[in-house]
Amino acid sequence: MTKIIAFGSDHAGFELKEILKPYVASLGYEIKDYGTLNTDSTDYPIYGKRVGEAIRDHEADLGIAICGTGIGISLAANKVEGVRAAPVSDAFSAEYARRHNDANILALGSRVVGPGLAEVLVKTFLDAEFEGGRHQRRVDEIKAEDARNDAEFEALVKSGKSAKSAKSRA
Ligand SMILES: O=C(CO)[C@H](O)[C@H](O)[C@H](O)COP(=O)(O)O
Repeated sequence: MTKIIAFGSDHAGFELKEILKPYVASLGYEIKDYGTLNTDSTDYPIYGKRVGEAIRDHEADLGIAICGTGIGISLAANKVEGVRAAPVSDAFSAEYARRHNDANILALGSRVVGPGLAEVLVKTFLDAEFEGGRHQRRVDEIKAEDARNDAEFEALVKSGKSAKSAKSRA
C-alpha cells in the first residue's frame, strides 16, 4: 500500500516544503500538506502540532516538518502523543532516527540545510526501517513516558524488559 507522508512548515520552511513535496511524490509516496501555504510570517507550533496530529490520528505514516532550524517545529510535534520527531541535518542521523528511534517525523531546518542535502536526508529517512529488538524496548519506554503513565514505565522496568531500574537512572 502507498505510504502517506504528512508535510508541514512555517514561513521559513515553506519554500523547502514546496521543493520536497514533488520529490517525495516522485519516490512513490502520497503527499498530504498541512500548511503553511505561503511565506507570510506564522508560528511553527501550529504546523508541528498539525503534522504530529496527522501521525497520531493515522492520517499519515510518516511526517516531514520544516522550520528555520528544525528545532521549534520538532519541539511542537513532540508534544503530541505517539510522536517521535527528530531534527536532523546529517545522513547518519536521518538513517538512525528510523533504525534505532523509530522516529515518525523528520524535522528539517531550511536555514541549516540546502535543498540538495534535504533530499538526501528525506530519502535516507524514508528508506530506513526500524530495527526493533533492543530498540523496541527503549521506544516502549519513551511511549510509556509519553502517555505519562508511570505505572506502565515501572511495569516495563520490573518485567526485566528494561535494561535498568528507574531508580538507577535517576
Ligand atoms: O526555526 C524556527 C523555529 O525553531 C523558525 O522557523 C524561525 O526561523 C525562527 O523562529 C525565526 O523566525 P522569524 O520570524 O522568521 O525570524
